[in-house]
Amino acid sequence: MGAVTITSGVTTEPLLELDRLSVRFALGGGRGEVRAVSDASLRLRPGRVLALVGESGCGKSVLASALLGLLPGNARVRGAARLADGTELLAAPERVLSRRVRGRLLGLVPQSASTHLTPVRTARAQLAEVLRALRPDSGPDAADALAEEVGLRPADLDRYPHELSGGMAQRVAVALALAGDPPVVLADEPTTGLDRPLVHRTLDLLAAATDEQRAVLLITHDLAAARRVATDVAVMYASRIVESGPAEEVFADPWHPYTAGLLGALPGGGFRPIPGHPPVLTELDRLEEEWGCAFCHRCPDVPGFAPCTGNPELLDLGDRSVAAHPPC
Ligand SMILES: Nc1ncnc2c1ncn2[C@@H]1O[C@H](COP(=O)(O)OP(=O)(O)OP(=O)(O)O)[C@@H](O)[C@H]1O
Ligand code: NI
Repeated sequence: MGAVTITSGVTTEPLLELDRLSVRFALGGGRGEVRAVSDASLRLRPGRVLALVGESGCGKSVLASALLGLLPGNARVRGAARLADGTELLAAPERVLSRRVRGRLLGLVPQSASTHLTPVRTARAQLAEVLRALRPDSGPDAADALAEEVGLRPADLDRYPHELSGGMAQRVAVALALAGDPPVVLADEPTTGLDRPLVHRTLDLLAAATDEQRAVLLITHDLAAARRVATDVAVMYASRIVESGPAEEVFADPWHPYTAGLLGALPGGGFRPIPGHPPVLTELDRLEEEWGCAFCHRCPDVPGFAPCTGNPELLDLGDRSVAAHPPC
């Protein structure tokens, strides 16, 4: 896979590159394996917000946990995930992940800011502690500067988590994720439980955090959220990325029937949810072997239960890629 792309004369190395990342969980007791992530390949370039979207349970969070080295013991991981400095995340020992990667090279914006923060200490105390650990040479004004960067007043930092509104807590969480100045920010459902205006402000904040040195991987099942800020999108279905490309192009002209189905379920798309449910992940190997792809039984383009001759492998077609899915 070519790691360097020339875009209008500017060379942009990916800050994060996934090459056929796969994760399986052994269930034990003869109950088989959960195939949670299958051959996921992605490139995250500086200045970009890449949204990884897909229904609940399709493997988005497992992919994030694999990058952070936070998978449970029954997980088996394959493939590669490289950072720009050459760190191979999947092979790195916990010592390297905890000392050099988490917070410094990979910042994490958690799903729920309020449960992420320690209730008995002020936001300032928590931010100062993280700054001391990640940026020991930072001056006394660093916390205030970070607060300002995420749209908080310095005085807000002197509150305890229960004194912060949901939006303020989420801003503190973003500030904590940015404290180590990481080139890659991973945000897993960062807007869960927030109302729409707050969803928008949090997303805009993440988009604003991207620059020539930084990119965001935004994990969400909220397609409207992805649409608002993503420059690139990867659509995941039943453990596989089935389509990816520049967000504007994918949203305007989806190639995979699953992407089209997700868009059709949005208010602007007519509120038509995709019928049926994703397959059980322990059945994926058998399904793909028998049917070609795992979306057939929900696919509007495949009449009845005729197996489709789709190839679940992602085909690279220039800027965009799609899992071939004839006759769609
Ligand atoms: N330790 C584990 N053992 C077995 N299966 C697991 C384990 N952890 C996760 N899974 C399964 O992996 C699949 C993918 O889960 P994941 O949390 O990545 O979904 P998701 O796309 O993030 O969904 P959501 O939008 O709900 O967060 C699920 O079917 C889940 O049950
Ligand atoms: Ni199909």
